[in-house]
Amino acid sequence: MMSNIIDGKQVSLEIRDSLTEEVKKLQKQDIQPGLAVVIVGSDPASQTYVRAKAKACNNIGIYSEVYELPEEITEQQLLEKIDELNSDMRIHGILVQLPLPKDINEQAVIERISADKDVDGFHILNAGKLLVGQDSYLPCTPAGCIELIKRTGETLEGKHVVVIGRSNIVGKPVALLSLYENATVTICHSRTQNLAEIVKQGDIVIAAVGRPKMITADMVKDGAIVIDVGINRVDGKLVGDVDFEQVKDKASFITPVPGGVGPMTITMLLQNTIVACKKSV
Ligand SMILES: Nc1nc(=O)c2c([nH]1)NC[C@@H]1CN(c3ccc(C(=O)N[C@@H](CCC(=O)O)C(=O)O)cc3)C=[N+]21
Repeated sequence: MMSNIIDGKQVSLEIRDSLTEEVKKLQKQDIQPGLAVVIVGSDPASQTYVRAKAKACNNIGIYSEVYELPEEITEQQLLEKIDELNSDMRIHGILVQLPLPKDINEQAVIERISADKDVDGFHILNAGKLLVGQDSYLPCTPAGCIELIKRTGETLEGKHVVVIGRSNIVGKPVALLSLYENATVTICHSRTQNLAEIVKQGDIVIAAVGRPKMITADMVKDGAIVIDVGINRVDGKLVGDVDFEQVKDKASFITPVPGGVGPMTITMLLQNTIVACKKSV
């Protein structure tokens, strides 16, 4: 039997191959896409992600700069760094790694990034464009989820997509993207009553809550597609929001953690950076 496990790493490699070709074409025209990644403080997990992003850039030929700023930096200093990157012609995409230290206003920092360089798709202008259906930078994790669903060969059209989680960076945008694919969408959250019953109606379940293994087999419809956005560290191991071992025998397709949505998030970031570069010329 063919595996029902969606290999996010493999899908990512396939997409990155074609992105590499695109970068080569641009380089032949003397155009070099560039990404700046800014990280504040020295949280080890954040540092790992930032390094993974820089490495992915280098692998496909995108120029990258990483700015590791001290925990004690003021909001003003961070805003000045962003101003500098906004006017840097070599830089087409700017990513400020979240979360930021408590004393820094995250939204103010995101809003300072030029919307044209907002390859995370977190700027209010891009969020607003997404809401009304205008062309915008799509947030990377939601875009990666939709891409993974499409690559199963299944369509979202007419399907009931149940999203668990309502964050601005995953839950809300992935619900909107599903809607634009003509899915029927339900958003569940911490106050949802009868969560298990609602999730069980999902032809497609997208879990983005941040609670290890909270989606169990009894909550999932036979043959559902299950996309696990969770990245929870439990005893030093990465665990999703879905109880993978239980649910994999019920799902028609399921993403593992690690090796599912995570690599796709980075791939979509690379794609957005190339788009940003092309728009700038
Ligand atoms: N401005 C901003 N943009 C982000 O996109 C952003 C952010 N801040 N803050 C943190 C989260 C987290 N995130 C991940 C990206 C890739 C993996 C990934 O590739 N994970 C691997 C495993 C990596 C490991 O082993 O730790 C996988 O799932 O297979 C995970 C998490 C992006 N984030």
